[in-house]
Amino acid sequence: MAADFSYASPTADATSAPLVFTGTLGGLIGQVLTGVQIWHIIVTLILGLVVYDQISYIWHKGSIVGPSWKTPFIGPFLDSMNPQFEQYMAKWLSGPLSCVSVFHKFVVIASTRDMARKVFNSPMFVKPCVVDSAYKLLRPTNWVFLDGKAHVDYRKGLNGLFTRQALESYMPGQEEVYNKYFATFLQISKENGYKPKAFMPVFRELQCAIACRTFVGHYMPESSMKKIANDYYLITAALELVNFPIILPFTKSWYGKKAADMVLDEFAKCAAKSKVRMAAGGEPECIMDRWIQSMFASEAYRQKVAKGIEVDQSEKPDMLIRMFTDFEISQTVFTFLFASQDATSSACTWLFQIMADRPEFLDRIREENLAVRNGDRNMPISYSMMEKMTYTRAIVKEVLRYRPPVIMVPYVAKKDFPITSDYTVKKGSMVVPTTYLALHDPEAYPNPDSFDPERWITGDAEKQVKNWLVFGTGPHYCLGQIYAQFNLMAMIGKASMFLDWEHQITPLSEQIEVFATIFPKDHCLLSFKQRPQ
Ligand code: HEM
Repeated sequence: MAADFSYASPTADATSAPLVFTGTLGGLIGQVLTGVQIWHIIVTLILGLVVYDQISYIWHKGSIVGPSWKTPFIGPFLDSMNPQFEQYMAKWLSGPLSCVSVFHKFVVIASTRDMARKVFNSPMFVKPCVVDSAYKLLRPTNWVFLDGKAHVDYRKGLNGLFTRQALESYMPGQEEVYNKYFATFLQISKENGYKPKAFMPVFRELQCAIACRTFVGHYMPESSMKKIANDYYLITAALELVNFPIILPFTKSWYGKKAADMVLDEFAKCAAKSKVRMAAGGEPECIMDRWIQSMFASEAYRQKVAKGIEVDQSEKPDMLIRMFTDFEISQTVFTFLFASQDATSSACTWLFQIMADRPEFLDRIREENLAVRNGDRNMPISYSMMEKMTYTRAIVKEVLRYRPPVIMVPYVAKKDFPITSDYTVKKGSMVVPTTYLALHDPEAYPNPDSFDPERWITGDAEKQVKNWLVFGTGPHYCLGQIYAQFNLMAMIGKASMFLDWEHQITPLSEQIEVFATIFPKDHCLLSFKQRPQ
């Protein structure tokens, strides 16, 4: 076939030639528009976007409480960089539902007990929502982003990690960590000439060490644990409710992502080691061991069935789960650390501070702890001991009520969510229930701003189940809640018998700093001494 030479290149077309030679669209515009006209277009575009942003805000806001207009585009982003508890409180008190819009996110805040419960208990309309950067840190395939049945099924496979038998098997490891860190407390105070020092960072490290020991046993070298403890605050900072939406180098999200990658890598190495030990029939000592052991049990059962071997029903594992890769295991264990680290560090800090300020309560904890050990303070902790510690438990519950670590839990509306008869949260909006007002509701907890453990013993606080939102409620309620409370009880019980500590009260001690969870603003100035026998 003859070549068709009738095709002409655009460059050969006399009419388009000038376009080609000037090279760019900008060149064309430059020829057609004057500088004044370009500015006109830019200003009009920006004004159009500002108007769109305001109209969108007002449309989302509807009848609920909130500023009548938003700072163009960014909203109160700059204020949110340094969130103040008092500002949150003012917002919660402004109405059962209130709102704020930061960048493209419209956020509805559900403040009262009933509004908060409505959000927690509406899985048809909402799902937990982490800030944008969390998908990048935890990875989009993480189980915490599953929804509906997929979430329920996955979670069932994890329940066995928090049974009575499981929790008891983690206790010796926890006790080792308490002993080690109590010695560290003494050392730090000694080196500081027994002058009070901010202990909040030390408590964060202690809680990270306890978590790592409980989650991955002895598989992780101490140096890695220390690195995780040190770097974890970078992850917390990257996951704050308000953060720059894109991961740019040297921003908080960037540092957080690097730290998260390091944690995932360390946990994956632990998973590989645990698989070897469990395959060889080792005794489970940590959460990872138990989970991997149940994977092997499921696999063994499946293989027998596949080979046609008759298996007695009693040999069938309660929950059949698949084999997970080292990285998948690591991702899930990372979510435990993510869920526990800030919350338990917050509770631990308040617990030590509040007990130092109220020594009469600490005396009763000590009495109870010695009594359940028949006077021998060296007796190891056991589950049945925990069950007998009604007073210590009351103290821990009151600390969690008085200073709830998790004051807000972000959710997102999967579809339009008619939260009340006259307000619908629009699809895509964030909905953030707060736990604080429910836990400081004078009808449920008389004198809510006073620390009163008696309300859990002689009072009726235990009956106020609807207000007890410390660990959330509904399908996503905290998986580690029993473990978390036992950890705090065991820790303060042991500390009461082995340590004496003093708190330097400052005007900031009772003021609340918000850093994902809540801490005393002066970071808890303490000094520890060994308690004689
Ligand atoms: C004092 C300590 C703790 C507090 C105050 C706390 C509080 C919470 C809250 C408020 C939620 C959200 C619940 C909801 O959306 O309804 C949650 C979820 C969760 N927590 Fe905790 N938590 C604590 C410790 C822990 C620990 C130690 C672990 C792990 C061992 C843990 C694992 C989880 C997990 C996995 C979830 C997500 C559950 C799901 O989405 O199904 N938490 N926690």
